[in-house]
Amino acid sequence: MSKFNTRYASSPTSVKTLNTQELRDEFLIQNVMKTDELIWTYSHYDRFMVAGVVPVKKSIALETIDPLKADFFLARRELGIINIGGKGTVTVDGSIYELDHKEALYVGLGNQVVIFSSKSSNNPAQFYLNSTPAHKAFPTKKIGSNDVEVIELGAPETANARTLRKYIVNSVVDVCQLQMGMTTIKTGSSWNTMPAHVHDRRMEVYFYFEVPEDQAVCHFMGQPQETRHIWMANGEAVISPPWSIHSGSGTSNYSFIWGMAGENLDYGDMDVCKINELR
Ligand SMILES: O=C[C@H](O)[C@@H](O)CC(=O)C(=O)O
Ligand SMILES: [Zn+2]
Repeated sequence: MSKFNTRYASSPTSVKTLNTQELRDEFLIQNVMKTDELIWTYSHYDRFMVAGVVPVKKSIALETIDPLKADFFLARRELGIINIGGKGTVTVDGSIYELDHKEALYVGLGNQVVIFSSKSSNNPAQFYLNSTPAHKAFPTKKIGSNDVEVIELGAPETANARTLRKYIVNSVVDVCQLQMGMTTIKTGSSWNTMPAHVHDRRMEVYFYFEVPEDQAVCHFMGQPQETRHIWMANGEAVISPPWSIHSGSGTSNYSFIWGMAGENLDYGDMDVCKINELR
């Protein structure tokens, strides 16, 4: 069985009262990418699970964790994988999928043996993993660079010029509820997801990477009229409750992977906040 940490769901009323460290303990996930081991964070928001694995000395198998009370990890779940490192492979019940830098794999419910490996220990794969409960077995599918849906958002004038890449969304691959993609901020811009939004029917997790050494991203959360911030370093993730905005501004440009789960699969189903009404 794999190791795991549990994060409970909390109400906006109680979150208002948290100090800096309490807010971090509740929502921030530090050192997501672990070398040669897989340690899950199990959130009670939509039972979303987050981990990162870097196989260097050995291959790593996907193992169940005790709270699932399941014989194998994907007995009642689906899994999304985005590789942000060197070339790697994911073996799913004997089928080998090669994942290059910034390629993804969707693994459906029911697969029993999933193994993560790197092609080279000098430039290992870095697999970022999100998993959600699933009710139906959809086929496992690789999402290569050419399969991704790319959209350009924002503008330099508003410091939010960015490229958004949809990997695991229902127009690209059949899924039960998981959605994943990657957004890269352009040089000179700093803001992601501005104008900010909420989607009370869906939770979200942001994983910040490609944050240069000695730089940071200030992540904003909370209800639109009651916001808080969390300073984040490279390789850290943050859980966004359904009632919370999730937007960040970096001291340089950066990238992040977003993963969502909840009521529907409509990527554009957001309640956008008026920038000058945020508090
Ligand atoms: O609900 C959608 C998610 O918050 C992200 O896809 C938003 C994002 O990457 C951006 O605007 O920069
Ligand atoms: Zn969102």
